[in-house]
Amino acid sequence: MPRIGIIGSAGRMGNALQAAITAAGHDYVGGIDKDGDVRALAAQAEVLVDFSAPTALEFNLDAAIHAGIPIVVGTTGLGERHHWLIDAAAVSIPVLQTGNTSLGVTLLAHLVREAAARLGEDWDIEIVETHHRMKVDAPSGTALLLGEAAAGGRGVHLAEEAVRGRDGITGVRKPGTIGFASLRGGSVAGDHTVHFLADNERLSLSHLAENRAIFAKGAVRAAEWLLGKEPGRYTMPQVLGL
Ligand SMILES: NC(=O)C1=CN([C@@H]2O[C@H](COP(=O)(O)OP(=O)(O)OC[C@H]3O[C@@H](n4cnc5c(N)ncnc54)[C@H](OP(=O)(O)O)[C@@H]3O)[C@@H](O)[C@H]2O)C=CC1
Ligand SMILES: O=C(O)C1=N[C@H](C(=O)O)C[C@H](O)C1
Repeated sequence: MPRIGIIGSAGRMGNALQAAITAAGHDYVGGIDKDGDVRALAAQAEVLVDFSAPTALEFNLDAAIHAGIPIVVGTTGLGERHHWLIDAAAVSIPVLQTGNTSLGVTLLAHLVREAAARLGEDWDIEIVETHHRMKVDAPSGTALLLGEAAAGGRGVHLAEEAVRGRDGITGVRKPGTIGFASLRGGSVAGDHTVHFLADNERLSLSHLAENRAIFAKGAVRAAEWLLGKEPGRYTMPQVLGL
């Protein structure tokens, strides 16, 4: 019965996680929010699950390292420095970071990589995501994860090909780019579609989240899986055996 601590416990994902931990028969040792003591939480837990804010990441990784326990990072809106911090932490402890912990999106990323590898550069790639009105970051972590999968399939770097939003006289579409568009409104838990568009035909691959239980279930599976692992940076396909 793993002892799991949640960072961001009072939030939307924090609540879904508490339900998933209880449903899995694990021990929820407690959670913290903005002004909480993450080192004290880490001292009680066997594994931490972080769905909070990018500004908290450095402290959360530090607490996990100090306690010598694994951490699942589900927080999105991360930048280059955050990924560098995660790589550095993974030298000492097991870390799993992902923009989406669901089984469906993990498989979707695999399918997107395959499609991008098999379809030529005359197939334009555009990624559209829709989320609830309270979401604070764009593009979503999932959209970026899918963009990485598409870029990986093509053998290019997303940072060099991404077009993150368009406005005004944009000029014609540059071949090989990967476009992102974000919609915000209502209570949408998270919809993602990767469009492949060629002359005279289109292929679209979609995932629609109906609620947060799918993310919470995946995060709990990741937390269970990380226990006893060697230090390193792990991925959802490894957890789910995909
Ligand atoms: N990887 C995945 O599968 C998924 C990722 N997410 C991501 O998870 C994150 C949280 O989403 P959601 O639950 O909807 O957001 P919420 O705003 O509902 O919850 C965030 C929680 O984190 C807390 N928090 C904020 N700053 C800190 C801090 N410095 N230290 C500790 N806790 C803090 C907030 O507390 P307070 O109210 O005190 O500010 C709040 O309780 C987002 O980045 C989101 O994109 C969401 C769903 C799935
Ligand atoms: O903020 C959310 O709600 C979600 N965030 C993640 C993201 O940024 O992709 C995952 C999911 O889509 C819900």
